[in-house]
Amino acid sequence: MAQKFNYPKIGIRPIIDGRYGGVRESLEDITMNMARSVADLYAAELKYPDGTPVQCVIADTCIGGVKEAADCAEKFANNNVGVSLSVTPCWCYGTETMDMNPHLPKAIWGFNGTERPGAVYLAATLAGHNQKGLPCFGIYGRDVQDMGDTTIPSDVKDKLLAFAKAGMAVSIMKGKSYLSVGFVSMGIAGSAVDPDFFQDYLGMRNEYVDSTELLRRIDLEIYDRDEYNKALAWVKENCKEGEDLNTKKKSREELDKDWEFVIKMTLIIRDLMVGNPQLDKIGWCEEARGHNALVSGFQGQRQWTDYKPNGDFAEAILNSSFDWNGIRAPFMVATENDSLNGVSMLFNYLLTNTAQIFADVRTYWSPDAVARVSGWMPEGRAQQGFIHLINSGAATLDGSGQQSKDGKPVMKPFWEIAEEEAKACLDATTWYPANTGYFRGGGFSSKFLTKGEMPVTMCRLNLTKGLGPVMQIAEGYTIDLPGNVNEVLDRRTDYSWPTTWFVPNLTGEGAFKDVYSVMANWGANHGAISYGHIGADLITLCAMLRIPVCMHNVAAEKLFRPASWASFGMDAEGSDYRACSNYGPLYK
Ligand SMILES: C[C@H](O)[C@@H](O)[C@@H](O)C(=O)CO
Ligand SMILES: [Mn+2]
Repeated sequence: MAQKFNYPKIGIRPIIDGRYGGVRESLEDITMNMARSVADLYAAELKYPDGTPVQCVIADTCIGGVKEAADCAEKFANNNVGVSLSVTPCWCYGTETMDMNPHLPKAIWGFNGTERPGAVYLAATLAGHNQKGLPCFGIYGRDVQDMGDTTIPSDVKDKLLAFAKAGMAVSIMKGKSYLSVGFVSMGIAGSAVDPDFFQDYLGMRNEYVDSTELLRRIDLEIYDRDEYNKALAWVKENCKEGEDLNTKKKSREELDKDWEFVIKMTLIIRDLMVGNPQLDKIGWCEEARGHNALVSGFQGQRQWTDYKPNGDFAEAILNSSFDWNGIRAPFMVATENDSLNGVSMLFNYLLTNTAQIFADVRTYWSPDAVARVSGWMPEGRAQQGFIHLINSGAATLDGSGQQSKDGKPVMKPFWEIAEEEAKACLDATTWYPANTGYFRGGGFSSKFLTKGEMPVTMCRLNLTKGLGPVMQIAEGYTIDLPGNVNEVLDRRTDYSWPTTWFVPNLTGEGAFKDVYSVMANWGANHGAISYGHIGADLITLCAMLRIPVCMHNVAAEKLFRPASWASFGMDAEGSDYRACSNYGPLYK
């Protein structure tokens, strides 16, 4: 039922020396072929969140002067272009041909060939971008290529892809909504949604729906009843129920009513996000349109959950890559309406097209503490301690690590997931009746244990008054604990919630001096955890959005930011802050 968004395209601008009488004529095909080779690369390597190949728009002609640049800008504007890449094998006239659109993420690939000075155009035009306050990424291959060689060297390919992935994320977010269902949850500052952040930094809108809308739609049956019945049957078949760990147990009838209720919540939260044409057919045309939301947050705690079944089932299933309709794109739904962790999930998702784990950064376990309570002294990846990531609700079931690639646990884009892998994720999950100490209204919570040895990246976007948004990033691995140790540690806390044991990669310095320091420096109670080491892509994305990165463990040589960042000093992190401050929010 995922809404079909009209995804933005990548615009490619072949730049040429405009001098006729021999020079331009000799370069027309070579230049246009560069553009075509990049378009082929993007179509082959990059996909939209719905699994379709990323589309490119190439200028109708090579751009040798301002008129052709203007024609190209018009074509881009008419074709929903959200990212701009200029390519050139030769010299040309920077300020006459450069892309001047202040909102389009932009880059220039200057061909490293010495017959014509592609690199000189790159440098000259980047200087122009820097002088005009239009940050632009520079791409230049390490090794000289022969003129007319249309192969793309691996170092150039890496940067072309890194730029495009981040640029697509920026452009897909623009104009979409963050939907709050309910408002501030338990005093969590991230759930006091800041519309100025969304508007100025992400170009997004904020939509707000009171939780009573769920009750209205349940009571008036404003949902697809056929789908509801299909979902109910699927849940009975695929969602195994755990023991009721509450002192006061619910009856079978009460539990069944809770299942019916939380399934309806799931349909309704999804419909609120992306709409549902089925609602039109039963006379609810306004509800059928939804709120154009790319990401949402459900307050849940406490008023709703003090009264009604919790949102854990809805959050977990919507964040997963499958449901009763089969394998499908995940939604981004933040529990506790933590909008900043929701945005962190969205950044991860748009860079990877994979489902996301939402977790509390709950407990740092030192080796000594583990030995004291379990008798086991951590070893291997766990030998310096580890962090317990756990939150009821919005952890994707993909996070169980039951999907695999080359025999290793992974989390895949939905179009790569096999039926049996989706089933394995469901089989690895137990749905416990909700802890009525926390969730007086009942409901269910998903419980799984994330498989170890997955490379993962945890991030969290924080707001600092007077500074604005900052991003924290920790690449690392999930780990397995010996069975009995996992039980001992897990049963000390909320056993009916999903658990991920996480070890960040340490650098020995600063916040990454040791595992304890990572937790001590983490800026909020939550983190968004993605499969893969995607820290460098997150850093590129944040630079495009002018969001400084205050903590990361990504190797310096992997940093890829706009060329003008180098103007702000030789220390990468300080320069990031100065550049972001200088340029300010992308849409302000
Ligand atoms: C115990 C609270 O009810 C939980 O919601 C808490 O663990 C949190 O997730 C707070 O972020
Ligand atoms: Mn939480």
